Amino acid sequence: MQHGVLSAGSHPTIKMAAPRSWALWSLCGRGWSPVLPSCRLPWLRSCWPSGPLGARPLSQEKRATETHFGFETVSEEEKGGKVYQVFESVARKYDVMNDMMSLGIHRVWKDLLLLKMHPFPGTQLLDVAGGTGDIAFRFLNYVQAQHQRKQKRQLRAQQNLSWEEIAKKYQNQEDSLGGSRVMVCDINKEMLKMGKQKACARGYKAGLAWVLGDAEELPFDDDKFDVYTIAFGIRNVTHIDRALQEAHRVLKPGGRFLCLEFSQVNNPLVSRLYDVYSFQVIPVLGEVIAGDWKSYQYLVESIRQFPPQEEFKEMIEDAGFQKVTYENLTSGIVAIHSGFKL
Ligand SMILES: COc1cc(O)cc(C/C=C(\C)CC/C=C(\C)CC/C=C(\C)CC/C=C(\C)CC/C=C(\C)CC/C=C(\C)CC/C=C(\C)CC/C=C(\C)CC/C=C(\C)CCC=C(C)C)c1O
Ligand SMILES: C[S@@+](CC[C@H](N)C(=O)[O-])C[C@H]1O[C@@H](n2cnc3c(N)ncnc32)[C@H](O)[C@@H]1O
Repeated sequence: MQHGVLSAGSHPTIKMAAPRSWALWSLCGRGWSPVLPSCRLPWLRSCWPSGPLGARPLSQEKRATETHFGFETVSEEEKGGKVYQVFESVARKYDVMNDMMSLGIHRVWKDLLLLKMHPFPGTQLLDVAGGTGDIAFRFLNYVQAQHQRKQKRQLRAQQNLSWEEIAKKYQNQEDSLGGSRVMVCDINKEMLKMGKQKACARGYKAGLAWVLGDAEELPFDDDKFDVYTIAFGIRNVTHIDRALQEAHRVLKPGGRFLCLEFSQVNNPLVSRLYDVYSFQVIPVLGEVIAGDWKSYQYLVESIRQFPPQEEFKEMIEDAGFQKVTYENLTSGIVAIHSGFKL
C-alpha cells in the first residue's frame, strides 16, 4: 500500500502541507507516528518494549489491541487492512450502490451537510475519507454559485465597466470559486481513482486536490483548514479518538468540524423496519449489484458498532472541540455532528 500525495494540483495548501517526516512516513507505510511504540507496524511494535518494564502480560496486551470489524473481533493491526479491502472491492460500484440502497436519500443528507457548513468565500476545506468526491463536488458547486451571485451583484453595482472587463471577470476559472479550495484525503487508492475519474468527467479541476492519507495521521501541518468534514468515514477508522485529535490539530483556530455518520434511530417503528431492511435487504443488494455480500454485511454491522449520538458528542468534546452539537436526520438513521476549535 502506497501512501502519499497523489496529485497536488494547484492547491496552495498542499505545497505547505508536507508530511511531518517524509523518511519515517514512508518507512512506516501507514503514516509517521512520532512515538515509536504507537506505530501500527506489527514488526516494529514487536521489537519495542510496550512499557517501562518491557512487555505487559499477554492477556492485557491482547485486550488492549483488540477491536471490531463489524461484529467480528479482530486485532487493531488487522482492522485497517480489512477496511482497505472492503473499499478496494466496492470502489467501482460505490456510487450506484449508494443510490440503490438509499433510493437517493444519501444525496439529500450530503446536501444538508453543505447547507449546515454554509462555507464563506475563501473557505479551505479538508474532506477526510472523501472517497469518490461527493462532498467535495457539492462544496465546489456551492462556493461557485455563491461566488457567481456575489459577482453579479458587484457587476450590477459597477455601471461603467467595459465589456472586456466584464468578460474577464467571467473567464477567470480559479477565481470562479472566490479563493475557496477543497482537499480530498482518503486512505484508499481505488476510491480516490474513482473520484478523480468522476471529477474529470464532470469538469471539476480548479480548487480541488486529492491526497492519499490516513485520518489518524493526516499528512498536513497544524492550523491549515477552515472546515474539516468526514462523511460516512469515521465509523471505519480503527482509533476514532486519534482521528478526532488529528481533525482538531489541522483546523485553524475558529475552524469547524462536521461529521455525517450513521447513528441511532430514535423511532421504534422506523428502527424495526430499518433493522429488517439493513440485515435482510442491503447485503442482498450488495451481492446482486456489486457481487459483494460481505462488504455490505460489514456496512450494516459497522453501523451498529458506532457510538450513539450523545456518546460520539462526548468523544468530539474530549478531542478538544467546543460548542459541540448534533442534528438527527431521517429519525436518526444518520446524524450530523458539529464542533469548533476555539
Ligand atoms: C462498504 O461500506 C459502504 C459501502 C457503501 O456503498 C456505502 C457506505 C456508506 C453509506 C452511504 C454513503 C449511504 C448509503 C445508504 C444506506 C446504507 C441506506 C440507508 C437506508 C435508508 C435511507 C433506508 C432506511 C430504511 C428504513 C427506515 C426502513 C424503511 C424500509 C422500507 C420501507 C423497505 C422495507 C423492506 C423490507 C424490509 C424488505 C422488502 C423490500 C425489498 C426486497 C425491496 C428493497 C427496497 C428498497 C430498495 C426500498 C428502500 C426504501 C427506502 C430507501 C425508503 C426510505 C424510507 C425512509 C427513510 C423512512 C459504506 O460504508
Ligand atoms: C463510506 S466511504 C465514504 C466516502 C464519502 N465520504 C462519501 O460520503 O461518499 C468511507 C471512506 O472512508 C475511507 N477510509 C476508511 N478508513 C480511513 C482512514 N483511516 N483514513 C482515511 N480514509 C479512510 C475509505 O477508504 C472510504 O473511501
